[in-house]
Amino acid sequence: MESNVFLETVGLTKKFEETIAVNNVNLQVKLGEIRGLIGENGSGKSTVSSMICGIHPVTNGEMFINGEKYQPKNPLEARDNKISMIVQETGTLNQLPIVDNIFLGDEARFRKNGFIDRSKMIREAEKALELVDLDGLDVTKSISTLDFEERKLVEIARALYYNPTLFIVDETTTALSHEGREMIHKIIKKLKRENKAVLFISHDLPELISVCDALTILRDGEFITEFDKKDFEEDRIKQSMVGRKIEGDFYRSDYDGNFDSQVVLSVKNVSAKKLKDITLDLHKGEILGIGGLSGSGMHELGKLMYGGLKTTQGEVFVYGEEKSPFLKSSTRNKSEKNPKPIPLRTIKIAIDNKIGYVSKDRDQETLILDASVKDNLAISALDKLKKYGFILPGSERRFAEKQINELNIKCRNMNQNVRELSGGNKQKISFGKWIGNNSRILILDSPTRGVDVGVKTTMYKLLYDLKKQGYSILIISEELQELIGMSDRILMMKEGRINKEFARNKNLNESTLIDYMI
Ligand SMILES: Nc1ncnc2c1ncn2[C@@H]1O[C@H](COP(=O)(O)OP(=O)(O)OP(=O)(O)O)[C@@H](O)[C@H]1O
Repeated sequence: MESNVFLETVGLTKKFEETIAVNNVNLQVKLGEIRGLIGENGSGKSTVSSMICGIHPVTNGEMFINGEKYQPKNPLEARDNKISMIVQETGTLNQLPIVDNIFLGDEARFRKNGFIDRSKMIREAEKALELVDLDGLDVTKSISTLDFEERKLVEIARALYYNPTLFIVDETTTALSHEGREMIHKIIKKLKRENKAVLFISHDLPELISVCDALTILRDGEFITEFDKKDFEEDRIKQSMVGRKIEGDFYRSDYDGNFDSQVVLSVKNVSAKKLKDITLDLHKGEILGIGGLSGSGMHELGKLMYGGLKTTQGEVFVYGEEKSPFLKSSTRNKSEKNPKPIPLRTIKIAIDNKIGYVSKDRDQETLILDASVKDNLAISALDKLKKYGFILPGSERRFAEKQINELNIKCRNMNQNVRELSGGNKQKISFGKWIGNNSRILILDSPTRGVDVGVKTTMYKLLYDLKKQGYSILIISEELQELIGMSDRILMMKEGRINKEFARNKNLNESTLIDYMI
């Protein structure tokens, strides 16, 4: 073994009942190296890192640290061996204060004369947060007062506080905004300079290519190949990831940016949490992109347009369909020329008016983790699947089957619990549940977060098809390329306000948009 190898796995294997998630993987992570781990959704990346971090026991194979056998029983043991990880989903506990989230399981370090020295714990928590520029937070407040990105930053702070020799980042950057991403890149480059090791999991290939020194490719749980920086070539990497050539357009290729003049959802002079005097219209057949920094209010805007945020000023209106128990919704839609505005004040009103919402925080706000794939997919389509008041099991199954095939959702079968799926496959479900269920307005917050390149292409195509069928789609995204590639119009937000509007345009580029968000 080379002397600068910090962690080595030999024949690493993990089985979850009949699923072989990781099969015979040999991997080395060296000191002073940023190693990327890449593969399609469900290819085993998180499972490999979870075994390294003591979250899952190894089924077969061995791990070594500095050449010595390493068998962590839990994440605390991994941390004692100088390994820290940021997990893909929220790794914090909502009911606890920030400070307790940071030192969970390690309170003993603050014990003095049999008591926990709470003020020291608070001071140390504040110090940890300075590592991620989260100064000035009241760490005694519940972590649930923080937004998704801030909670991610707390996790990063917690990992860094323990001064890891191996820092594992599992698909975190796509959960962060532009500035959050830059911070994490800075952090891992600094660790490299300090001769530490980094294992970096991401679906953003350009990001991996720019940040990593080497890449390991997994497919269906198996090691496929590795690349050194000098051999990085996007197409070759993609090909070895999916086992076939990926070609074709990622985004839609037209530039006309046309949509119907009919307004379906309208925000009038609304102020609410983080939002100041917002006015906008969403039209029939429009893809409206919303961009900005994470604190700009764009995620709150998504919640607002789904009836999930209380306003302090102004009103949101959805232009509904005339309610008639005798007409099918499609017939109502056509017969209704001038739909009436309905104040959109609750999520129930949003659902009744066929608005679908994918939250950025999918595990807590969009999915029911302990329910099956089928139930999660079908829950928003129950209306459509009902006849004479009963849900038809056959149509429920066919509905789920269609989404599973279309989005290539990797699961054992449709009765498997969603909790057991890989992150990207969960994301496909939170997206799929709104497709084909008769929603006419889709509010999608970071819809392609954590999904692999092949599925992204499918999702973009689906969204474009839906637009052409007259769906109205709001895409909130940290990925500016995605906004440029898909939107008919883009609104850039800054400090709670809409700062600039762009029409679809061939010459639009990221740096133009960035100028209006910072
Ligand atoms: N707790 C579990 N129980 C059963 N199966 C699981 C469990 N965790 C993961 N799996 C399965 O193991 C396989 C690998 O999943 P893993 O999360 O490692 O993939 P991944 O490469 O990280 O995917 P993604 O890019 O979507 O995050 C998947 O088929 C997944 O459903």
